[in-house]
Amino acid sequence: MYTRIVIKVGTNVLTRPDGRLDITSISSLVDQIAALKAAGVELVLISSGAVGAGRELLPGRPDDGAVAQRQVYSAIGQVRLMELYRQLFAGHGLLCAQVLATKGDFRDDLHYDNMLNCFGALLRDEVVPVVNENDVVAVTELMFTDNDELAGLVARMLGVEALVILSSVEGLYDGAPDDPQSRLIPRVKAADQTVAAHVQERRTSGGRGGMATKLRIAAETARHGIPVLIGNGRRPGILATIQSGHWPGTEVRQ
Ligand SMILES: Nc1ncnc2c1ncn2[C@@H]1O[C@H](COP(=O)(O)OP(=O)(O)O)[C@@H](O)[C@H]1O
Ligand SMILES: N[C@@H](CCC(=O)OP(=O)(O)O)C(=O)O
Repeated sequence: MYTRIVIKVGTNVLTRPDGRLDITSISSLVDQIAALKAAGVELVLISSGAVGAGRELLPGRPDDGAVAQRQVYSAIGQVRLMELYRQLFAGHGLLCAQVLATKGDFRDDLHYDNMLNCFGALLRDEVVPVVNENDVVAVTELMFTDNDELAGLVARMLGVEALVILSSVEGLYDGAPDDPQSRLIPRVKAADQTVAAHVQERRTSGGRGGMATKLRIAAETARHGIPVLIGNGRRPGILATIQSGHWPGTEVRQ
């Protein structure tokens, strides 16, 4: 039974294949998070989706990956995403808070301490921190590989009991996830470097780092004694299975 966890949700769980925000999926996740909160679990949510949410507001722009375009999408999208979270959590009588960070905040002792103190205070006040990379200022060396890296750093900072990474796949497969011959790997040892060979080059459109970063971050986090549960964020009731001990995805442990 976990009492303190970090949950990371990837772009492809929060948006539809056409790039629009998937309100049904977000709403279902908030319901599940509220149920965990009601059961006394302290949690921090790391949520991607700002760029996708912003892109939907400014359609028809060239998708050339320009830094300024990404900054604009995330700046307008983050507001929209947080407003949605605010409304959905309020439906459960819960407050949520926005926390934005760059890689620099984990390198600078003062920033690190300020962030840690803020998380502590938010959790004491029963607020759900919703964390994202500060895409407006996180450019080049201030950028995380992706939010999986940010999630791993927050999990270690808070010394949580588990990191849950929700994506659009069930977990790590021993081949291409859409190949019927591929099998899900339920358990991975952090020290096992052979599993990286299963990662395919191709990944879904919205995400940044893909399965390779997920696996690297999971192994690094697990080596620090924090188990990492990778699973499908669209699987109904997935978060309830954290407590039952029957995780349907891939579990990475020390
Ligand atoms: N061996 C593998 N098992 C599972 N997924 C894999 C594998 N190799 C590559 N992937 C890809 O990794 C992707 C998940 O990473 P990503 O797109 O970054 O997700 P997210 O947006 O949730 O962070 C999946 O779309 C999947 O196609
Ligand atoms: N900060 C970005 C998320 C980038 C990212 O890491 O996405 P993902 O690989 O889907 O977790 C956003 O909010 O759109």
